[in-house]
Formats: sequence, structure tokens, C-alpha cells
Amino acid sequence: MLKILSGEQVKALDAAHVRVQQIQSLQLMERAALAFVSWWDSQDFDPSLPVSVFCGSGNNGGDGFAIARLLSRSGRQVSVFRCFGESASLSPDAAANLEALPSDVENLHWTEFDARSSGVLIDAFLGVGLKGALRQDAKEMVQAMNAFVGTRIAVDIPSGLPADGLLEGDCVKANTTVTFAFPKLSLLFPEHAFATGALVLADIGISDEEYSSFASPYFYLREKDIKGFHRSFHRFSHKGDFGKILLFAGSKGKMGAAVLCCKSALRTGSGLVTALIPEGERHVIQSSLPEGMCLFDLEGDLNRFDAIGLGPGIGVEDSAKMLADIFRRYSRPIVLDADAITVLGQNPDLLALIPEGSILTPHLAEFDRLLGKTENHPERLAKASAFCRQWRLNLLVKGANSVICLADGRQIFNSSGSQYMATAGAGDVLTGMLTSFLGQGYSPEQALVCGVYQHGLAGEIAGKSKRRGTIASDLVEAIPETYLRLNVS
Ligand SMILES: NC(=O)C1=CN([C@@H]2O[C@H](COP(=O)(O)OP(=O)(O)OC[C@H]3O[C@@H](n4cnc5c(N)ncnc54)[C@H](O)[C@@H]3O)[C@@H](O)[C@H]2O)[C@@H](O)CC1
Ligand SMILES: [K+]
Repeated sequence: MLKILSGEQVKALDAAHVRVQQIQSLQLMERAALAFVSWWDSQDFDPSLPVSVFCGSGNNGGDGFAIARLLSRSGRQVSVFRCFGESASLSPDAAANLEALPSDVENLHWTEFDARSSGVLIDAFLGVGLKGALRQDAKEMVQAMNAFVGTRIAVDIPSGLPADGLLEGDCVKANTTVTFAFPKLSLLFPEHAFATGALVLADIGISDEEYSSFASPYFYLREKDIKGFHRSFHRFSHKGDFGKILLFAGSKGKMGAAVLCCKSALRTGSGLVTALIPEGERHVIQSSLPEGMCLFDLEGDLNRFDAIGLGPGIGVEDSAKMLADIFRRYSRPIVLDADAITVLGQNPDLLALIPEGSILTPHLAEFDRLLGKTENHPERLAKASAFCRQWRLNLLVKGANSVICLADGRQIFNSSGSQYMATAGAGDVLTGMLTSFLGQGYSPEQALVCGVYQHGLAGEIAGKSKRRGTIASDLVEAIPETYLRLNVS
């Protein structure tokens, strides 16, 4: 998994890389520019559109000058707009790349920019070296870029956005941000979606091991990380190996939650799935899901189940006693979602009873019910971290770039998913997947990593053909394809 470092640590990471690899910092900047252009080439920008590159005097500007050179070499009409005065002192690598600009790149001062011109604007004014609030002249440059009518693409980070914290003033509003090496933390905050736009991660050749000497609680989960978290099964594996699980989901009028949850667990690979439901509703499960079984009360030893998932559609009335009963009689990690979380918010004394290592999956409103009103994402992450450490529990903050908050304080941002997953029942599908993985013998961390990533991937697969018409059942049907995509048997 890729560590997410702070803006301050970037300099040290880059310096260490340059030292160990025995390359010049200018070569690393060239790699960054090449990575940007390689992404550019994968897009279908109209080749006849002019490109305007705003360049600052630091290394972000240096990236911009190098990008301008490379795009001009491939036949684009490119202009650079210098965001500094005649007397400014440039970083050595920015100065070298300014010097290397070919004569067919127009070299202008930013005040000469016409915001009504057409084409694409590349923002290489300020990167992670921003300190404090934007100076007055920098604000004007940001405003000039935001007045542009065409597409804006930010290099590394939109200018004006701090790398690690919340935006307080102005910043460039990018349609796409191409960030180098790892996503800067602030690009993953929902508050900054308007500034970040689509997020593209560009590899500049720094290996995961080079991050090991830097301390950070934050990680970024990519497709290539997933396979290593999966267990493998063999040809003698039987349905017991794939887990017997119990899902307490659904109630009168909300049986769809139970169907989605159980079906999702079966599609994820569970060997046996039992739904704990009101007896009067049994026909719903038995006619829509012949592979599922039903239980109508909590009889027998609950430890006969390899995993238990609780919450979707159970209702909040009368559920507290049932949850307390399950917590007392079951010793392994449980998945808690939806109404189960609301019940915990109303009965905080139940928290101490939850088996260690259990997984809570609140959406933002449920998060506030459990942990109190939260103003912003950094505050939410801090609260989640304290909660997980205090209770030895894992918690998933759901949303775009859902955050897996582990009991040991690590916080892992997911990279898969799409806006088309914002649909009723998507959370029930995730509960089924997570419980299924626990039942297949995965640790809570493995279950979260595989479940959250594959849930997002199922959303991408379903959304490709169904767009905003995607429904939760489509996510369930796409789960098997996620195994194919990840080459997991
Ligand atoms: N070797 C490296 O360090 C690499 C750095 N890279 C790029 O370099 C960037 C970081 O470069 P730098 O550390 O030089 O910093 P930046 O280029 O991000 O910022 C420094 C500039 O910002 C100005 N500035 C700072 N605070 C300001 C404020 N409040 N208002 C107005 N202007 C302000 C400074 O005067 C200076 O001109 C990264 O974001 C990335 O784009 C990449 O080239 C990859 C390699
Ligand atoms: K920038």
C-alpha cells in the first residue's frame, strides 16, 4: 500500500530518492513531466487546441516548463505564462527548464493571459511548497485561472490548496488533478472535490519501500495491492472452508436489505448464508434466494457461525436487546452497519460489549449519530482514529475514497468506486461482502481491504454500462467479475 506523506515530507522523500538512485533532481522533475504527458496522451484532447501553462518560480513551475517543452515537441501550440516578476529568484530546476524552453513556446507574463481564449489550461503555479495564506498577487493569478472558460488541469495539486489541511481562501478549481507519486491528503477530502476534479495518480518511479522511513498513519489502496490480501483456496476446499455466516438484516417493509446482503455474501463466495429475519417474512428470502437459509430466533451456540453481520434494515426499535445478546454470545469480529450503528449511538453502553476487532461501517449521517456532529473530514478522521483505538474496533468512513480506519490507528483511503454507487442498498451489498470475507477466514483488515476495494470495483464495472441507472442489484451481479479483473481465483 502506498503511504500518504505530508507536504513537508515530500521534499525529504524526493531528496532521499535522488540520493539513493544517484540521479539529479532535474531528472526526477523530467520524470514527473513525462508522467504528466503520458497521462495527457492517453486522453483525447483535440490536438488543434492551444495549451496555456501557468508556471510559478518553484519546482511546481519547473514541472510546468518541462511539460510545456514536451507538449510543444509533440506538435501542440503552447504558451507559458510566468507567475513571477523579473527580479524573482527561481528554484535551480525551474530555472533550467525555463532556459530549455524551445523558441516556438510563447513565453508571456500572466497578466497577458486572455481568460476568454479557448483550449486547455495547465496549472503549474504552486505545488506542495505553498506556505500559509495566498499572497495578494497570487490570489489574482488564481482568479485569472478560474476565470478561464476551458478545461483546467492541475499539476500535482491545484494552486492554493494546502497539501494536508483544509482550504481557507482561494485555490484553482481544476477539472482534473494529476498528482505525483502519491495523492496529497487534501485531494481526498470531500470538501475539496470542487477543486480537485478527477484525480489521476502519476508514477514517478519512487518505489513503495522508499516510503518506509517516513512515518504516516495514512495509506492509499490501489488495485495492485489487493491480490496480496486474498487467501487462496484449493481444489479440495469444501463449502465449510468458504464460511458459514449469519446475516441479521431486514424487517417488515425492508426485506430487500436482507436479500441484497445475503446475495452479495453468496456472490462474494460464502459457503452457507443464513438470514436472521422475522418468520412472517420468510417467503421473501426463500422465493428470491433459493441458495439462502432462514433463522427466526437466536437459538443454539452462535459460535457455530464463522462470521456475523448485523444491521441493514433491522429497524431501531427493539434491536438493542438483540444486539447485546449477540455481543455476549459471540466471540469473533462482527460487521455492524446501518440501523445497528444508530442503535449503538442511542445506547453507547453497548460499545464495551462489541467483540474486539469488529467492523463498523457508518455513512456520514450514521457517523454523526455514533460520534457526535462532525464539521469536516479532518475532524472526522481524528474522531474515528480515537474511537478505533479506544474500543479496539475498525471503522469504515463511507463515501468517495472511503476510509478504512483500523484499530491500530492506520487509515487507508480507497481508490475504487464511482458516483453511480450512490444508490439505495449499496451499503447492504458491502455488509454482505465484508461478512463473507470474515467468514472465509480473512482478518478484519484483509476483509476491509478486499471488501471495500472490490465493492468499489463492482460499482465501476456496473456503472460503465448503466451509468446513473445503476442499482444495488447490479453491484451484486458485478462481484464475480471483480475476481476476474483482479485475477483472484
Ligand atoms: N525534486 C522535487 O522536489 C520534485 C518536486 N516536484 C514538484 O515540485 C513541487 C514542490 O516544489 P517546491 O517545493 O519548489 O514548491 P512549489 O513550487 O510548490 O512552491 C514554491 C513557490 O510557492 C511560492 N509560495 C509559497 N507560499 C506562497 C504563498 N502563501 N503565496 C504565494 N506564493 C507562495 C514560493 O514563493 C515559491 O515560488 C511539487 O508540488 C511538484 O510539483 C516534482 O517535480 C517532482 C520532483
Ligand atoms: K499546481
